[in-house]
Amino acid sequence: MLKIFQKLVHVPNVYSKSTNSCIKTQMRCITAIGNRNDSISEPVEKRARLVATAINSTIRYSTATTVPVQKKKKMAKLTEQERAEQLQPLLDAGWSMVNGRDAIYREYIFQDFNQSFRFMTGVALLAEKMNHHPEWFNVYNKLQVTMSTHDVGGLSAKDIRMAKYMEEEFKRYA
Ligand SMILES: C[C@H](O)[C@H](O)[C@H]1CNC2=NC(N)=NC(=O)C2=N1
Repeated sequence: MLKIFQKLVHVPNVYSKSTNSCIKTQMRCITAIGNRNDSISEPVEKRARLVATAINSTIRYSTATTVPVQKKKKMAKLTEQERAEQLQPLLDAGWSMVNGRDAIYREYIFQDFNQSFRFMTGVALLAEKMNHHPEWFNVYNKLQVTMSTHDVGGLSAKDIRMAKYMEEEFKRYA
């Protein structure tokens, strides 16, 4: 039975996983039908042809609707224009360029250790969500933060986003 069937179903080389599992499921169900020895009047060949037509249309539909996987946007270093527009406000707010590195640095002072740790906890959750981590050092109520993107060897949009988040959060501790 399965031999008849494999001749009839044209599985394309490139198809989505869902099509593949769908075909496998339908093949299993056809084999089950084909192996049934009850009194179905249709000859096995005709049944296989009918079901193969159905599967081929399924394949045509699913490959026609297969959307190419979106490539992840490649991280890039900030351009001169992005630095002027996005980095400068942070430098005005208290961030500074790190000597000899394409990185930015900021020192935050809190009322006590609890406040600094609460601030760090919020930043840590964002860091995990963005998969982008600060270089930081905390002693009691002082937090020293350096931001740079190791993967591109300098400042990227991710550093801007995290630094802006920190500035917004820090306003709650003023
Ligand atoms: C493997 C892991 O995804 C990468 O190392 C991530 C993790 N966190 C990161 N954090 C920072 N600041 N820069 C990166 O390039 C970076 N890359």
